[in-house]
Amino acid sequence: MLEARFLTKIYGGEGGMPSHRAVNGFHLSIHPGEWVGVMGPSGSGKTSLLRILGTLDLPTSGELWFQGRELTTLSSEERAQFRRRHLGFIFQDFRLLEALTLRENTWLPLVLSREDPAVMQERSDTMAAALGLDKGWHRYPRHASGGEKQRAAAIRAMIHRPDLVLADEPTGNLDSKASRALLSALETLRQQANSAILMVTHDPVAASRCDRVLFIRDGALMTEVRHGGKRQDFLRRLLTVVSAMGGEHLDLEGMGLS
Ligand SMILES: Nc1ncnc2c1ncn2[C@@H]1O[C@H](COP(=O)(O)OP(=O)(O)OP(=O)(O)O)[C@@H](O)[C@H]1O
Repeated sequence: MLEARFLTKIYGGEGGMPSHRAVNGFHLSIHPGEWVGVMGPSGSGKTSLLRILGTLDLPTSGELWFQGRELTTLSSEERAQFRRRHLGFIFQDFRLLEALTLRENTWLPLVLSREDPAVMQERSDTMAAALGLDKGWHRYPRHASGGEKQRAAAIRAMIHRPDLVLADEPTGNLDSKASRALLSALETLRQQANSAILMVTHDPVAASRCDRVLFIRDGALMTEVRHGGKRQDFLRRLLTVVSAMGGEHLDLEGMGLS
């Protein structure tokens, strides 16, 4: 469904300024209904890669194919239209509209596609209940907690049942119960709509929900770990790679693994 070939992103370099190669010859194929994780140290290029795959930024070089179309050659208006129709985004900083309540924010993709308001409200309220968002649902973003805003942003990314959800640290502001609920909502989406998910995360437990996890370093693929087997074994293999990469302190006891 989505195929990236030789993607490279170089920042800077203009007017004698130093340049930085944030994405370095990246290849990737994502199939419908597939859940792919992306892990790697801070500054390894995960967000840069996600933004290019989501057509929010253009690569310096390389190709990006989606259902037979090469996206880097589209005009910015065509790319915006493509994103509205096919993609859902969960950004680290939420990007909610301050003039709308959390509930109204989640309707935006369906408003843009002129969906029946009753369908829109029913769908968003059902998702909010599943994510435990009943309390903050009618608040404006400035009065909502980080966790409430993150859940609203996640509902907005899923409500139109996109072909691909691009999620940058979707559980970053959530406690473990809310994280599990959000990951389950993503799982439900892919079962109901065969949506693919690309999820950047620092959390190995969240990553263990994926079919496979790509580890990147210096903008390039270092290794890939596939699920295939018990989730607990997958989590152990992920933890091995995370610690080999010099990853963050891991609370193995808290994960029930020591
Ligand atoms: N717009 C930009 N202009 C210049 N440099 C940038 C820009 N965006 C990112 N970078 C640099 O590119 C590198 C990769 O950044 P990126 O945000 O993609 O990494 P990351 O793996 O997502 O990091 P983190 O886990 O901390 O979010 C970093 O060195 C960063 O400083």
